[in-house]
Amino acid sequence: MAFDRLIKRIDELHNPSVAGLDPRLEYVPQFIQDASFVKLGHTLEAAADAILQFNKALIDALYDVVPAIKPQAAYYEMYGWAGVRTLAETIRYAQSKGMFVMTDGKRNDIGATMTAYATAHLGKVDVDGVELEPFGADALTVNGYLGTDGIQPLLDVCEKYDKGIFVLAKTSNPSSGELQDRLIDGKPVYEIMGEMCENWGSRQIGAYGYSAVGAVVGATYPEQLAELRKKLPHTLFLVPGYGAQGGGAQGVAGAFDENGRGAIVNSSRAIMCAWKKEENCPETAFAEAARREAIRMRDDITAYL
Ligand SMILES: O=c1ccn([C@@H]2O[C@H](COP(=O)(O)O)[C@@H](O)[C@H]2O)c(=O)[nH]1
Repeated sequence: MAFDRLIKRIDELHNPSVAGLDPRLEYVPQFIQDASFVKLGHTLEAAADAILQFNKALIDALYDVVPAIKPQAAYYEMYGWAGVRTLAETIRYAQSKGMFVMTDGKRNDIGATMTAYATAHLGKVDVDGVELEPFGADALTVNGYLGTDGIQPLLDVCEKYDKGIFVLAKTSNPSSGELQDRLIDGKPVYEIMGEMCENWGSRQIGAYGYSAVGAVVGATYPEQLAELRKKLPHTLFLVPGYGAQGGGAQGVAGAFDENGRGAIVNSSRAIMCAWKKEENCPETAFAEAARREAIRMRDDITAYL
């Protein structure tokens, strides 16, 4: 089961966190950008090339400390087809270093189209009788608000190819409550979505008791995190919002079960841009700064477990 692999790696590294790779060109040190501009001019291909070099250096600095990366697809799509190629190459590179990769795509649509998304990100596509893997991530974030027929194709792909999904339940952004906190028969919508995750995952439960269907619950809502942890015993949580969005270690502690499992906390900008925040950090030391921030985050979170 895909999340068994993730939990095993979290246990090995004693680190329930994931490094988000959401690169904008301005996060990439100038010396890397310049090398790509010399090679490819001021083009989208050069931007995507610089981002790939940046990502690879970050992965080299993080893979023995952090169990997983979470590339957010939007930051790659922003650079067109070359950016999307960088996404695919980043996924492959991280996996070659033993990292678990969860693509943050937040895909959702009708069942037929979800089959295409599931094939693209987690499955294999048939090209005239030859099965090829387009992106090959280990997990994908999705939006479940279209209901079961939108999620079923993903469940099939998860079962066939040993993958996982994280479904949006209670998102970290300030307006998430406008819809997600509304009550239906006395129950908030995010809790109903959490129960749907439990139900969708019920046929694919792994060795640690967590299913292939996880939920996204924001670090910025500690009460809801703790409440959902108690109510959703088989649902692994992906917890974004730590660091740059103001979530902290004490607030995410409630996301974990009594064995210190059940959640993985994301930080993107705080890790990628650590070199810009550290005093007197030369740009050539960007990867070491990211590693220091990842270790600080690990120690911060595990102190509460
Ligand atoms: O509720 C959500 C769901 C997803 N995200 C994503 O997580 C990262 C957060 O980045 P930071 O730089 O650590 O703030 C980003 O990819 C979001 O798209 C989220 O923040 N909240």
